[in-house]
Amino acid sequence: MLKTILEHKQREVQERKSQLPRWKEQAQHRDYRSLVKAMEHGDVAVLAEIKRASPSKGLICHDFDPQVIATEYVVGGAAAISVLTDEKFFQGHGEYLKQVRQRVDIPLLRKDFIVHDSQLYEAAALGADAVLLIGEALSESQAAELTALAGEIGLEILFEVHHADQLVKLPPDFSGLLGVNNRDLSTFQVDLQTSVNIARQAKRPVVCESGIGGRDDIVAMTRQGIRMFLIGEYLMRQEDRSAALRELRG
Ligand SMILES: O=C(O)c1ccccc1NCC(=O)[C@H](O)[C@H](O)COP(=O)(O)O
Repeated sequence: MLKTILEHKQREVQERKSQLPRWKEQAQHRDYRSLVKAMEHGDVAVLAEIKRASPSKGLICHDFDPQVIATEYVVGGAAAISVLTDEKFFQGHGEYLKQVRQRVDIPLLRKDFIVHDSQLYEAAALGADAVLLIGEALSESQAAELTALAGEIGLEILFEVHHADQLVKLPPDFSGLLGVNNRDLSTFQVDLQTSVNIARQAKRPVVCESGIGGRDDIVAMTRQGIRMFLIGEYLMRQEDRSAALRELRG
């Protein structure tokens, strides 16, 4: 699955490259908020995701209004919001990130598949404060170069791994957040224990990503020392997202 998505991203980057000068210009004239600092607060910190659809679940949300969802997340106490901008596989859009930026003040993560410098400028122009980098999608040198450029632009990084052997790709002196994705991208199975195991090996706090299905999962994870979570589908499917988020946070 990841290979297919990444091939598509390479084509998308080429199709959009004429917009780079405009993105660079827009990236300079903004204030950035810190995702890292926002996630440090509270017993449980939730990076709440705006996720319309996914390759594993198809359409998740029929009545989709990113500004309404973002407001519900803020009311529910989200530390920050992740906005999926990929159009083809997640039915996201860069415009959704822009719209959310206009509505809320908390830090925003651009959730996409970053394979090229230009996507960092695009993320900044859209209003992101941070971007996701996926260890499985990048070589060690690409990860280091993209992290360095993101730092120059003012973007923070959520660096995601699926397996402990990808920890070597974490750039030296990395000051962003380490995420562990519990979803196996070939089978789509989720196993929350992945986060616990990798956090132990990394000897640093991690953001537990994917597969959180309710308060019981949060309690089980906090007992194992994990307090930061990226949660999409569960929240997206709730009728009252603010109440669901408050309950998750305990
Ligand atoms: O969600 C998918 O089906 C998926 C498929 C292929 C690559 C990435 C995928 N998800 C991206 C994510 O990391 C999740 O959206 C995020 O961790 C939230 O997960 P969840 O709470 O399970 O919606």
